[in-house]
Amino acid sequence: MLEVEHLDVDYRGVVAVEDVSFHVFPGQMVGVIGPNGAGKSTLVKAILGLIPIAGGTIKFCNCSIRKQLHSIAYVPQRTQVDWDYPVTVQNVVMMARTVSTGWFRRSNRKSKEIVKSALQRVGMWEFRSRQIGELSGGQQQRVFLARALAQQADLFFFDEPFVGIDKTTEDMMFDIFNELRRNDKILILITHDLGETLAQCDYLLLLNKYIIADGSMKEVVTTENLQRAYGNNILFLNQQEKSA
Ligand SMILES: Nc1ncnc2c1ncn2[C@@H]1O[C@H](COP(=O)(O)OP(=O)(O)OP(=O)(O)O)[C@@H](O)[C@H]1O
Repeated sequence: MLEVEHLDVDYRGVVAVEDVSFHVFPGQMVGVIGPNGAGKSTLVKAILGLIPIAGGTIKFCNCSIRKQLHSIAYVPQRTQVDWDYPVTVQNVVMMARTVSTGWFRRSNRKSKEIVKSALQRVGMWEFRSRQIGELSGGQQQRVFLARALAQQADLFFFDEPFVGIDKTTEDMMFDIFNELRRNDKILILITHDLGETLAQCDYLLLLNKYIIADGSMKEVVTTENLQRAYGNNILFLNQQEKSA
């Protein structure tokens, strides 16, 4: 179980995440939503130990999360990745294996098999020798999903996983997400999509520095909650949808 209790994060004294608490159980997929600047990425970075926390605790499987970073996979937003970096598809996925083999050890046969199977799972094995910069957006997203699978993590974070991908890739990703859930993995998705993606989640967190609402889609995605999080813009969006 992932347990976040009373988490506070600030940047040089400016509060970005305030008193955030939630629990996620094995097999659950959680959607984190909220407006730009709500603290979604900050929350994930804090859980991943990439930025210091100002208060609170984060535990995974009853232990401090800092000791278990090897069992956490993170798939960043495509815009956060340097796609000009000269590395092949296969080597990007192999990077996930350095968590267990170490940076300076040659990749062993088992790791090579795991990488092959992850690339096959996302339909990218035949692209293994390509430079990552020579792939389409959807293919790049598949490669990063393969990297997360090859890590054989227990906790997965996906930052805007469905941006710029086609329906086939989206369906394939949902298939994989469901398979991970059946295997008792925990998935946390940051998303701006208030439709299809949220409907697939077991649990939602609506954030705007602090938690505005959490629970099922029906409990969280209400006009009142959305207005509290997004302000009146959300009403404008609703009206546009109705008149379309
Ligand atoms: N490195 C940083 N230094 C100072 N302030 C930061 C830093 N990173 C983020 N912030 C601020 O913290 C707040 C939360 O930012 P964060 O990136 O977590 O929001 P977000 O919900 O992920 O937004 P978006 O949906 O736009 O990606 C914002 O006010 C942002 O300006």
